[in-house]
Amino acid sequence: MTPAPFPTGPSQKPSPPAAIAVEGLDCRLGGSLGGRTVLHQVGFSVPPGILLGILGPNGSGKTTLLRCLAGLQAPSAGRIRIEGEDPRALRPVELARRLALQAQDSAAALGFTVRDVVGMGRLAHRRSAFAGPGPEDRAIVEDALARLELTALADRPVERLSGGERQRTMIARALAQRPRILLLDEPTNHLDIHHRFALLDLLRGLGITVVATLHDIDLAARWCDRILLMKDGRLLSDAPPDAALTPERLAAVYRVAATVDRHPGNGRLRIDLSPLPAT
Ligand SMILES: Nc1ncnc2c1ncn2[C@@H]1O[C@H](COP(=O)(O)OP(=O)(O)OP(=O)(O)O)[C@@H](O)[C@H]1O
Repeated sequence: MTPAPFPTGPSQKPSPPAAIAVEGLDCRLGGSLGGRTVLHQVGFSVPPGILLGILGPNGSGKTTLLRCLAGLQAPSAGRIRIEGEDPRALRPVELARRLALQAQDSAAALGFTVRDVVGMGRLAHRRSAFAGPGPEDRAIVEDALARLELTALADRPVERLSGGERQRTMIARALAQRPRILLLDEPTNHLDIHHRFALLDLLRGLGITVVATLHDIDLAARWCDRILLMKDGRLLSDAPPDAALTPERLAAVYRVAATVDRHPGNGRLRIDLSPLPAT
């Protein structure tokens, strides 16, 4: 007799593991002498496939948080898991196959062309340190160049690029790495409005987990699935844009007066910001 199958239903399905899980994270920078704690008890969890924005004023800890997620900075307390693993316990090549970081104003390798630099994103996927790029590597590099509208610039040395072109090159390199998690530190820096929109459209369409620090509140409201709002190294809110970007929160975090409503036609959040009146 065939045994009855175990009942299965939505309640029986295990929920997918978080792409990123952070608990009780403290981070101290600057060494033991004169150092200071710049992240305090930060905790959040990111399901796979969403676009998460990290917003907050200068110095609020956004870059430090990304560096901790990327395993570049050791937490002084708490726990970080990338697909269930401690990023600092993984071999660098194993971490690089899961996660790519585009750092703020990453130094592009001078003397190399745009195509060379984007090709560096493939290094973690090589079978050995001596293997050259294969046809798949080349196809992935050309795809990343095309997605960032860099094909026409592919043979140009990076030192002869504009700031925005260099920024797009570093993002293309991170994409060529084909990570499952992409960490981007102010990716819209230097980009004109067309390339800002194109980049955020691209990021949303990738279907991977993307975490991006952003200073543009409108862009964050329009494209992010969820927003972490940070101030003074603390996480003040972790919510979808309409719940995160309230006038009260924006006043508390950025010291600005905000009116927030929805466009009557397309329903998108509209945020109008001005300085707080002098008291
Ligand atoms: N090596 C360091 N030693 C001590 N403090 C540091 C060090 N690096 C950064 N900090 C401080 O840590 C705090 C957080 O910096 P972080 O770069 O994470 O902020 P941020 O939110 O990314 O800022 P921004 O929007 O200006 O890029 C800041 O007060 C900064 O001055």
